[in-house]
Amino acid sequence: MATTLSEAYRDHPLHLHHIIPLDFSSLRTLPDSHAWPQSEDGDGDDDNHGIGSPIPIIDLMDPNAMELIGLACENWGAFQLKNHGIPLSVVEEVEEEAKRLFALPADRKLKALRSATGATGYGRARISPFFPKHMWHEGFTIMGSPCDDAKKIWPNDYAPFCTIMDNYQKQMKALADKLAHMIFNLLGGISEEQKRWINGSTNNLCEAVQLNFYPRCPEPNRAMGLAPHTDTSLLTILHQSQTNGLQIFKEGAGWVPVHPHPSSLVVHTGDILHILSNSRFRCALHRVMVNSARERYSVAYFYGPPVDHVVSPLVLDSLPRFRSLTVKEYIGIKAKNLRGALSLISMLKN
Ligand SMILES: O=C(O)CCC(=O)C(=O)O
Ligand SMILES: [Fe+2]
Repeated sequence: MATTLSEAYRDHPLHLHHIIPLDFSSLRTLPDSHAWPQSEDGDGDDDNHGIGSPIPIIDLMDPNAMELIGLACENWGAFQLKNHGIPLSVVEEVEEEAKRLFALPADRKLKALRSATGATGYGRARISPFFPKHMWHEGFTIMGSPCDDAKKIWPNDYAPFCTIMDNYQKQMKALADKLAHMIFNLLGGISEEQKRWINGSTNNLCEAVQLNFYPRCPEPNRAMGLAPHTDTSLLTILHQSQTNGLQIFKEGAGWVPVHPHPSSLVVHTGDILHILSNSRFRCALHRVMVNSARERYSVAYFYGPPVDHVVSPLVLDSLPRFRSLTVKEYIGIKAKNLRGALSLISMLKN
């Protein structure tokens, strides 16, 4: 039997301290546990950033979309995508469900708390253990059907949540398949094995949906919504509510805000694509800042090859920069090292 994504996380348990979020609804001041040291790069205030160009906005209907995506992946590791074919209503209803979930009292949400060895349900960001301070964030992770977790929260009324999340995953998968086709073509063509998982004939594809909630924060300049990280995925498709906060790090420009555009989705390239492209495509380091006026929601769809799939650089106009390994092995290395994971599999001598 092929390993699933949830099983891949089972070997990397977290302490409950890193899973249970704070009850933000009762807080009027920033607790020390959530106060981050101020850094020199002007944390928090979006107006101080973005001098220079914003991340590219690409129209999927543009005849040159594939080339534009290639350039954006090389230069940024991210882009905004418009005319992507996902109806606005599908995105709006998923955001409404996220709002309905996170608005519940803490004790209801805690009924679906992620277990120490689990990968799905309600909890802090998975990257929490790597940072000395906690993030101003609550999350809910879905892998496959969300029904088991949703039933714990809404024992009699879980169906609408499940239907909406299932539909969202289906729509996102179709879009991610389309983008993956383009990206593999940019990397020299699609192999038969890639075709099998991209076209969905294997059902153990790495897929997950992450609902994120960043409550209003009394001292946003000292808090962190989501700390800097890259996604482990091949690519991530992100919907953000109409509240600023997402920033991408660009060499030479610093933290660049990714302002929400009503009908666009943000696409990030993840570590797996960075490895497959032999570093040609960046994996975007990103973080989320919070604010005192508005809460923020986002829905991330993570997409990648099956957990047992062997990943190694496909483009070899130079020496391979990374050793071959399975997705599962990479998840394990990242679970222990986060930012150091790529350098641990690097073949380049320092
Ligand atoms: O909330 C956001 O805009 C980003 C979320 C994110 O980076 C993630 O879930 O990995
Ligand atoms: Fe992310």
